[in-house]
Amino acid sequence: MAADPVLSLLIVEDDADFRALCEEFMVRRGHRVTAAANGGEGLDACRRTDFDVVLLDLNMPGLTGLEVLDRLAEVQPGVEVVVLTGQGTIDSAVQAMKLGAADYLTKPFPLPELEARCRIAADRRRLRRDNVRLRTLLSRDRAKVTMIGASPAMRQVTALIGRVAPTDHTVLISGESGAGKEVAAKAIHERSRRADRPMVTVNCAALPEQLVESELFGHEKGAFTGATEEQPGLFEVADGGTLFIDELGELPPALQPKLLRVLEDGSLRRVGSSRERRVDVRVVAATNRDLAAEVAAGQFREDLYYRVNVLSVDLPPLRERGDDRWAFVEMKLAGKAKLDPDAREAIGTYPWPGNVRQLLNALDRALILADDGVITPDDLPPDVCRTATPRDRSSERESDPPPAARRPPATTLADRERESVEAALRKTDGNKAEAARLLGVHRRKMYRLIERHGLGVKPIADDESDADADDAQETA
Ligand SMILES: Nc1ncnc2c1ncn2[C@@H]1O[C@H](COP(=O)(O)OP(=O)(O)OP(=O)(O)O)[C@@H](O)[C@H]1O
Repeated sequence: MAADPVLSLLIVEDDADFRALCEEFMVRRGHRVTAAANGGEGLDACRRTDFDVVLLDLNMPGLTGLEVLDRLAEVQPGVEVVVLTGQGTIDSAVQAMKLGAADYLTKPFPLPELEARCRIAADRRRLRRDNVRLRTLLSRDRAKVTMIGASPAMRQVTALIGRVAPTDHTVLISGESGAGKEVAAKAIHERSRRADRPMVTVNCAALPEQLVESELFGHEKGAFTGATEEQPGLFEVADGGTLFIDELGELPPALQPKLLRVLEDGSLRRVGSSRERRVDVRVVAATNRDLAAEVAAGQFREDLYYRVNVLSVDLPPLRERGDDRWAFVEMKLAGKAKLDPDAREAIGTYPWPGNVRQLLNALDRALILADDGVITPDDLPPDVCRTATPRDRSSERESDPPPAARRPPATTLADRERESVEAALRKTDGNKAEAARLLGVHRRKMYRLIERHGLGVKPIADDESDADADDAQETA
């Protein structure tokens, strides 16, 4: 079984002997303890550190326990407080509970009892936090989605979504990164009979491999080191609704049979449990890999592929969607700024390997940089204007076509994927973290893409230097 969690505790108690006794006991039990001799010190500690539980003596000179409790609501909202009272001060204990204290103990009390009460209070805090997390997770996907795009290619996609949505079958959405697979999944969910239930999203590439199983299927308390509490998986959270599994191609092979099973009969077992549970979940999955090719190469289970790919929606890359890019431009600029002719040409010529996401990011940046509401090529990311030819240098266009224009168009999904990765690396001078951001993929996924397409071998130190570069940029 896993060990009980270590608590971060603050003891605010003016009686030095009693304070030392509590501190020593809790430290011996493995908790992190801060001790404060009065209310002022206690509040200061709360400004510096996030505690699970505050043990608060009510009768102290200076600031009383009740006053401290009152101010704690502002200094560290949500912290749990266990009040310690002497005999005959029960009334103030009751008052403390009204002010939000979680519990109270009357001195003298056995120290193990104090620890038990702290654990209960900390659990309550964790449950409250989980609840907020789950609500956020669910509400995040409640906003209605509008699929922009009236090109023939997108009209076909929208019509197909309209047909597959009400069926309750599993759908596989394929397309390049940033092409709008998640938007399409939301559109399917919203047009399904499950629309008033949650759509929950999980991205297989963004999770460390060892976490994917417990995130999807949940775990029991003690199932592995660190599993201090039972946790339902996202299949259970999505019960009655839709589970969007992004980057399905990244699902570790060991988990593929388990996913197949839940798709076949809705049954699953949490990690560490022998109990079978049933869920009613519609799965919409997405991939920017050619899963059929992965099946042929023995890297993805054939039975799972056929089970997931009952219905498929293929999202074309933005560069194959005619004038759709202008609809995104219009939506983004919405009267806030205009494009000058050269910027318009740059946006029109650039192949947008990172698709809609990359275009929207470029426009966000341009909106910040533009002077007087006019976007010039200088306000666009350098790689975007590099492929465009300013109108006053049009003679150079024939003699020196941009590299993207010289290459024949990619034909398969794998080709397109490789091209996108190459283009992103070129643009970022080989900075993998930057390239990952440009394409809107997780850094871990970027390394796999680089490896898959033989675009370079990642030395271990690279990871750190990229991460450092990342951090440096973020703090700058
Ligand atoms: N047709 C569309 N209409 C409106 N917004 C879109 C459309 N397509 C994409 N977007 C926007 O572009 C961005 C990227 O879309 P999304 O996350 O759906 O792409 P994706 O294909 O799932 O990417 P990834 O493969 O990296 O997960 C989002 O901000 C999304 O709102």
